[in-house]
Amino acid sequence: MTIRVAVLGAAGRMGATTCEAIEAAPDLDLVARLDAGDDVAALAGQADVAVDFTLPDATEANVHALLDAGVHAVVGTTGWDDHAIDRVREHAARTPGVGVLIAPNFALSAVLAMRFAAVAAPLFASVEVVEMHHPHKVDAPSGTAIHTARGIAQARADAGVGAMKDATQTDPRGARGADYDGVRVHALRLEGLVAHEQIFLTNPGELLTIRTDTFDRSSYMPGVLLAVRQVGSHPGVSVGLDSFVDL
Ligand SMILES: NC(=O)C1=CN([C@@H]2O[C@H](COP(=O)(O)OP(=O)(O)OC[C@H]3O[C@@H](n4cnc5c(N)ncnc54)[C@H](O)[C@@H]3O)[C@@H](O)[C@H]2O)C=CC1
Ligand SMILES: O=C(O)C1=N[C@H](C(=O)O)C[C@H](O)C1
Repeated sequence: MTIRVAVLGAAGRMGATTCEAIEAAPDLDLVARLDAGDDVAALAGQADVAVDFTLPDATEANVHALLDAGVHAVVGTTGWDDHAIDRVREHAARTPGVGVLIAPNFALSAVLAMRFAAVAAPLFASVEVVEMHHPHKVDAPSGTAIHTARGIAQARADAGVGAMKDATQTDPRGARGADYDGVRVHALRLEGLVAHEQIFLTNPGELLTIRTDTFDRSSYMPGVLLAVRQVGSHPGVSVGLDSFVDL
């Protein structure tokens, strides 16, 4: 059966690439390209699934409107905090049968880098995350870096590993980066880059580096299409593409 798909943020970098990928997929039908100012409620009965690649300050309202419209949501937009996800969970509980996936990264290399980092993190004394993106990105650090850091922190907590050593006493300008559950995250913005992340894990005398590089937005499309095809089978709110993929 053909899945009817709408794209929100269709005029943007990710939205335009997503529209092309959906148009090329024989089992998907691109029924709407929405951008800022367009009416999400009008998708009720017109689309089965909507993909949101918009802006951090727009995405939550879009997801609430999609839930009200009974349209499954695949959300790639970053900038989500725990409170916003909780509000969506509460709303989704009142709209049974509708699925929402919020995934900070759809690229297989990034999903695996996050998983590998979580596996390795309890075995190393120090772990830090550096993300590098194009300078047109509006949120920092990246959603992927936050998800990576939280996965690392959770894995270390589950393994009973204590806090990392850091003797820093003065850092008036924030040179040590942002602290996510005890894991430091650093953000670089450089013209010419697309999306890159490096996780440094060290013990005395050794360094493990886990790195993912996105050179082209087509790298996200297999994950986006997988999510579009599966989100209807996952009612409620899921976070991270790994919740749909058996790794
Ligand atoms: N999950 C993933 O794998 C990836 C996520 N992203 C995230 O996707 C988001 C979009 O990134 P880009 O495409 O590079 O940004 P962009 O700035 O090129 O595109 C955003 C588009 O959303 C539109 N927009 C703004 N408000 C809207 C609204 N209320 N409803 C509908 N459209 C609206 C804008 O007019 C623009 O066309 C960012 O949060 C970025 O971090 C980016 C790459 C991969
Ligand atoms: O804005 C981007 O470009 C990207 N955003 C996502 C993020 O914040 O993690 C995914 C990827 O890093 C590209």
